Amino acid sequence: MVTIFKDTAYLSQQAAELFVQAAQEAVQKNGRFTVALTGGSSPKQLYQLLAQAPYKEQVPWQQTYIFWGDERWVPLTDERSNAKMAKELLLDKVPVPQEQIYPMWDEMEPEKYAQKYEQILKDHFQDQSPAFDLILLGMGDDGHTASLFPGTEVLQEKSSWVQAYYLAPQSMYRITLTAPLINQAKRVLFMTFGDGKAQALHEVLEGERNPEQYPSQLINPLNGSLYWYVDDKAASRLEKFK
Ligand SMILES: O=C(O)[C@H](O)[C@@H](O)[C@H](O)[C@H](O)COP(=O)(O)O
Repeated sequence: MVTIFKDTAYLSQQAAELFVQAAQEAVQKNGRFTVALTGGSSPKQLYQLLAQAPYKEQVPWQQTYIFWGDERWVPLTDERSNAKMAKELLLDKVPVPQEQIYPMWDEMEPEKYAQKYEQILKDHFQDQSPAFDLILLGMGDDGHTASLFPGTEVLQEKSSWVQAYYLAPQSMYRITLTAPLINQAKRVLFMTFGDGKAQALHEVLEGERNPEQYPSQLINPLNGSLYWYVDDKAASRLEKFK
């Protein structure tokens, strides 16, 4: 489902509503809410809203488990850390138990930590299918999402849940949930704004299938719902959705 918003403040409010709804439903059904956060700039307003009334009081934080969709492999104190951003804007301001927060970083080899993170997820989901209640995602100007970048091997991954790899153009390691895991989610919400995203959004949603070049095309929940919340600038090249 694609929803086009005129302003990003309203878009972020609607995203906060969806977050609350997903959290309340999950806790009602299963006693807990499992969410993966995203990095980048797009979720910042959402995180700020969730840390304030009325949303703050509406989210069952005590039953919430926080994971990430991806991370730049930098210490948690580094300005580039997705976890640092989420902590400062949201997690430090809400009563989510510290032991229910799983940043994607540790002082070990990234590939080893990817295996460890996968084990943490296996322990969390136990014998149930690894269905996140909600995964938040952004999309880059090149059509990447999470750390699923164009032309990388991780795009071919069929079985593992978490992968880490060296992203040469950025001279850094990245760690990411894989597309097969993301696609088990009950809800996936992309938030995408700005002119810079217009061409990629058109290709991802309306172009020929080419996930090697536009990895966001890989995201298609098997039994869940896919929401694209975009602003009118990002939507400016869409043809079918207007
Ligand atoms: O760690 C990251 O960089 C991200 O998780 C990445 O996938 C991001 O979501 C997109 O690059 C969009 O970024 P913006 O929201 O800043 O446009």
